[in-house]
Amino acid sequence: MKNNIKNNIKKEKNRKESIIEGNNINFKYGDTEILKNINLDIKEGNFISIIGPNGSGKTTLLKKFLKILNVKKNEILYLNKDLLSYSNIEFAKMASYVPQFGEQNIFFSVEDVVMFGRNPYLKRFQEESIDDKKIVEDVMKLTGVWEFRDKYITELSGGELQRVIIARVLAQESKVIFLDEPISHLDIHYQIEILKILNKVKKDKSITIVAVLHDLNMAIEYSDKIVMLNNGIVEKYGDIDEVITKELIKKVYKINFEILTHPKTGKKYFLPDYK
Ligand SMILES: Nc1ncnc2c1ncn2[C@@H]1O[C@H](COP(=O)(O)OP(=O)(O)OP(=O)(O)O)[C@@H](O)[C@H]1O
Repeated sequence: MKNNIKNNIKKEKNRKESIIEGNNINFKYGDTEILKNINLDIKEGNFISIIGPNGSGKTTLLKKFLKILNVKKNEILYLNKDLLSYSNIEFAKMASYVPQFGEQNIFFSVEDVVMFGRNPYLKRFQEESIDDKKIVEDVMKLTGVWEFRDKYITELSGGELQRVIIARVLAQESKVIFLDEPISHLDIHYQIEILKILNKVKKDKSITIVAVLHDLNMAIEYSDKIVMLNNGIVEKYGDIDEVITKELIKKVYKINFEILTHPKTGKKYFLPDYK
């Protein structure tokens, strides 16, 4: 009896709220249909990876979620509220974005760029507070960019710039962080480091992470759920075991490969044949 109650409490805690709801998301560039009737329910505090071949619509989907591309009424809801009814400031506290190709603004130092993450919390012309500065310093140390703080961002390598942009979204403290191939410019050390940091903010602060990842092994390691896009439709959305299957990977990526078990983590490990 006691165990039953305990289990029910545990189940209740695990029943997470829906933070993003996509209802029949569609998108066309000209006459070409890019996204076709996409329905997705993303729970708060989950790490969601979006995988799929080049051109399958991953970036387009992120841009819909971020209102960078036109959305229709009630096509996308955040916390049960239509995305279109959020003010810009409210939305900046809800969602932040690390784009595929980081911006380069020659007039700003690294520290300035990370400080931009605090803009939604500042009134017009208001100076940053000690708290804002502390948050910026902490996220810069976390992402390993504190030592570059006085450099201009044009003076950074691609991977260093990527980490600065990630520091900026962490400073923004939004409920959802969208990232488009966030580790593509990073060496293996920082690939793991950045995904570990994202995983930690997910766990500690219940932040929802939605990341486009090409590396299936990284997706397996860090995701709670995976969205597999193929030609503008959701081929599969679910737990790792449901999505990373021989049948689906072969169908979508058209390659030969093995799925092994990682000797240390016990998780699935994806190994292409390279032929
Ligand atoms: N501005 C645009 N105008 C017209 N077509 C576009 C535009 N941007 C993207 N597309 C097309 O939309 C489709 C989906 O592109 P998208 O960038 O969403 O794919 P993706 O899955 O993110 O690809 P990748 O893995 O290569 O980054 C592609 O066929 C692409 O050519």
